[in-house]
Amino acid sequence: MSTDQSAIPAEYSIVVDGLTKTYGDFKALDRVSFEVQPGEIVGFLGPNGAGKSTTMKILTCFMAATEGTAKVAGYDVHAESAEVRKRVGYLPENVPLYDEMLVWDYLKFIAEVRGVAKPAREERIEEVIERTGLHNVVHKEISELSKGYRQRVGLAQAIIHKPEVLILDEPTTGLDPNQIIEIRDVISEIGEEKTVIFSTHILQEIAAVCDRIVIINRGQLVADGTLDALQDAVGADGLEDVFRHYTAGETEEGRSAIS
Ligand SMILES: Nc1ncnc2c1ncn2[C@@H]1O[C@H](COP(=O)(O)OP(=O)(O)OP(=O)(O)O)[C@@H](O)[C@H]1O
Repeated sequence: MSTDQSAIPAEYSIVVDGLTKTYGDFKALDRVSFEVQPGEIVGFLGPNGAGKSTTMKILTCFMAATEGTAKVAGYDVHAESAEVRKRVGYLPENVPLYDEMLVWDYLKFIAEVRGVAKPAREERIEEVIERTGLHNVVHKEISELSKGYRQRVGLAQAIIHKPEVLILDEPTTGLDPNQIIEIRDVISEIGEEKTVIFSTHILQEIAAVCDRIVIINRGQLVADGTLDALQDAVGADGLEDVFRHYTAGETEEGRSAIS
């Protein structure tokens, strides 16, 4: 695991305890609890509207929980959000990129905002460009990039400050099969030294990349374990079978308000 930041050594990189989030009278998350160990790559699965993005937004301090607590890298997301933000990298579902900026200028800007100090800043930008395969487009405007390269820029901004924990919300959505494999490889490589939690609807991706799977359904955690353990637990054959077992019949429209 990376020790770039002066983090308090934590047994777990992520501890989520009884997390609940309501939007008006709608319960999007209902007492969700799980832990992630340092260096683990965890796949976060669930049908549309299950509560994956909501969980990720809380873990990255973009949104407050209604009840429950979450700690990232040993710090509370509510009480110690500045410490959490230093140690977490986040690729949101829709990456907010500045279209008119050149890739290099954008990464320089993010590095400054993230406190990557000179003289190491340029070297760090080069490292991130190398790692995310952006060298061919560094002098292009972001508006000119394909979806796959935009995702790479999104990943680059998420790792530029050497976070201990990386949270990626559907990093491969909308990519072609080649791009999916390339981004997956980048995630695997990054995961060798970071804790990663990422959501996806592409089940093969989970099997290829993740150490562990967390499944969320209607705002509740319904499964947590390795693929083998989850298959054995329900007598399923493959992750698709596991997923259907825990989430079959769910639609976002079927969700009810708090009773
Ligand atoms: N700002 C909001 N106001 C009201 N309801 C919301 C808001 N954000 C999310 N929701 C609802 O909360 C539920 C969980 O949404 P969330 O985006 O966390 O799901 P998800 O698992 O990430 O779904 P997807 O796979 O479609 O991205 C959904 O029913 C969604 O409509």
